[in-house]
Amino acid sequence: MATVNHNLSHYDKNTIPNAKDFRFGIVVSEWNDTITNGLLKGAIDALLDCGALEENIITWDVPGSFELIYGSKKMIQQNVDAVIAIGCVIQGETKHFDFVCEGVTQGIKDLNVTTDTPVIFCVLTDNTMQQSIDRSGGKHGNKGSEAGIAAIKMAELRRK
Ligand SMILES: Nc1c(NC[C@H](O)[C@H](O)[C@H](O)CO)[nH]c(=O)[nH]c1=O
Ligand SMILES: CC(=O)[C@@H](O)COP(=O)(O)O
Repeated sequence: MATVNHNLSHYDKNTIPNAKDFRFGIVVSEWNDTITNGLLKGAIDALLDCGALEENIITWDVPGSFELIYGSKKMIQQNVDAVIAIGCVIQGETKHFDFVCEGVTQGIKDLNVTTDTPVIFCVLTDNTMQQSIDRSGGKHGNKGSEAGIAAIKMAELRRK
């Protein structure tokens, strides 16, 4: 289902574990910070709405989405139950978009494979700024909310 047919901020609290006992790490790219800050708000709001404690949420900034890989690796060492990697990559004039998107995707995938801490992929890979606006609290909801809910569910799974 494409995002246009699915509001990213919708969730049913009855289907989500209480997050009060979980610790979360959030790593946020500074590139396109008006967007990433909106994603961060969505993630934190969802975590708190589902019972997470503010003191159990650690937030770090990194320069760009490519640095989410190393930042998430270091965040895992903070003994958190899940990490949320937040970025916004927008197509420019060159192929750099392709390499950043592929690199961060593969890097976060590798962390999920090689460590025992789930790293949630909250990286917008958009053609235009408007698409990013629409997905960070705009008409399609907030991918940060989606990521926060995913982090809770994966933190619960990790304890099985
Ligand atoms: N163009 C975007 C970037 N580029 C920067 C890279 O992520 C990285 O910081 C740089 O290559 C140094 O290693 N980053 C984004 O997050 N979004 C962009 O649109
Ligand atoms: C994703 C990027 O790195 C890109 O926005 C940079 O823009 P450009 O391809 O015009 O250098």
